[in-house]
Amino acid sequence: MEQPVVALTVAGSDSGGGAGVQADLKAFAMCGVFGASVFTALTAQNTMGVKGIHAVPRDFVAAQLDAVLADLPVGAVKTGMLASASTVELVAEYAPRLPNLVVDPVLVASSGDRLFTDSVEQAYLTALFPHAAVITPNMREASVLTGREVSTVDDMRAAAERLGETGAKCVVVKGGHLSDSSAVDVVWRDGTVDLVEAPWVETRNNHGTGCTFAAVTAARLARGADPKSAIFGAKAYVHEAIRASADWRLGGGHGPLGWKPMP
Ligand SMILES: Nc1ncnc2c1ncn2[C@@H]1O[C@H](COP(=O)(O)OP(=O)(O)O)[C@@H](O)[C@H]1O
Ligand SMILES: Cc1ncc(COP(=O)(O)O)c(N)n1
Repeated sequence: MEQPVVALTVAGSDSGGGAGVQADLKAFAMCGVFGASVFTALTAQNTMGVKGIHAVPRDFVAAQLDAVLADLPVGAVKTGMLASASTVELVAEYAPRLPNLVVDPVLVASSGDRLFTDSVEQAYLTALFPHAAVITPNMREASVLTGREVSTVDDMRAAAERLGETGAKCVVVKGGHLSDSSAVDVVWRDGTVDLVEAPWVETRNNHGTGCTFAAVTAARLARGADPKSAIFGAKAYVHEAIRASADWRLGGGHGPLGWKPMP
C-alpha cells in the first residue's frame, strides 16, 4: 500500500484563513501531500489587515519541531512567518534535520502590515538561507534583504544573484508587485537565471499568493520533483488558484485564493 508523502509548514496562523498555515495546509492537500504544522505565531488578521501578533515562545516552537520530527517522515519543509530573529535562528539550528527546506522570508503581509516583532533580516541572511534548497522573497522582501531598490525585472535579477551569495541553492524573486501587472518571477540557480511567467489575473484576491507558492514548491519537492520543476509547478498552481477565486467577494480587503487539485 502506498504511504502518504509528508510536508511540514513552520509558519503563523492567519485567523482570516487566507494565508499562513491555513493556506499551506490547503495547498499541501491539493498537491496530494499530508501536512504537518508547527505554529510560530498567532495573528489576529482578516482580509483588511493584521490587528495583532502573539508570538509562540521559542521553547514551544522547539517542542513542536521535536514532536513532528520524532514521529513523521517529513519529506520537505516550508517556513513562512517566523515572527522573530530568535525563531529564525532556532529553525536554522534544526535545519540539518529539515529536508528540502523552502524559506519564504515573510516580512510584510499583502496589506502592508509588518509580520515580525524585531529585525530578522540578518538572521535570515546569515543563519537560515545557507541551509535552504529554495528561498522565495517577493520584491519588497528582496529589497529589504539586499538594501537596494527592487522595482523592475532587472532589479529582481540583480537581487536574486546577490541572495544566491548567501548559500541558498535556489532563489526565486517573485514579481507579483511589478507595476506593469505582469506575473514574472526570476529564478536563480547555480549562477543561471530563468524567468518564469504566467498570465496576469486582474483581481484583488491575492492574499496568500506567496504562502501558496512556497507551500506548493515544498509539496512538489517532497514528492521528488527537482527544484526547477517544483517552482514551475508552483507557478502554474498559483495562477489556477488565483483564477478560481478571481470573482469572489470574501471580506472587504484582499480576499483569499481559491484551490484546485493538482496531479
Ligand atoms: N494577479 C496575479 N495574477 C497572476 N499571478 C500573480 C498575481 N499576483 C501574484 N501572482 C503570482 O503569485 C506568486 C506570489 O507572488 P507575490 O504576490 O509577489 O508574493 P507575496 O504574496 O509574497 O507578496 C508569484 O508567482 C506572482 O507572480
Ligand atoms: C500568518 C501570515 N503568514 C504569512 C502572510 C503573508 O501572506 P501573503 O502570502 O499574502 O504574502 C500573512 N499575511 N499572514
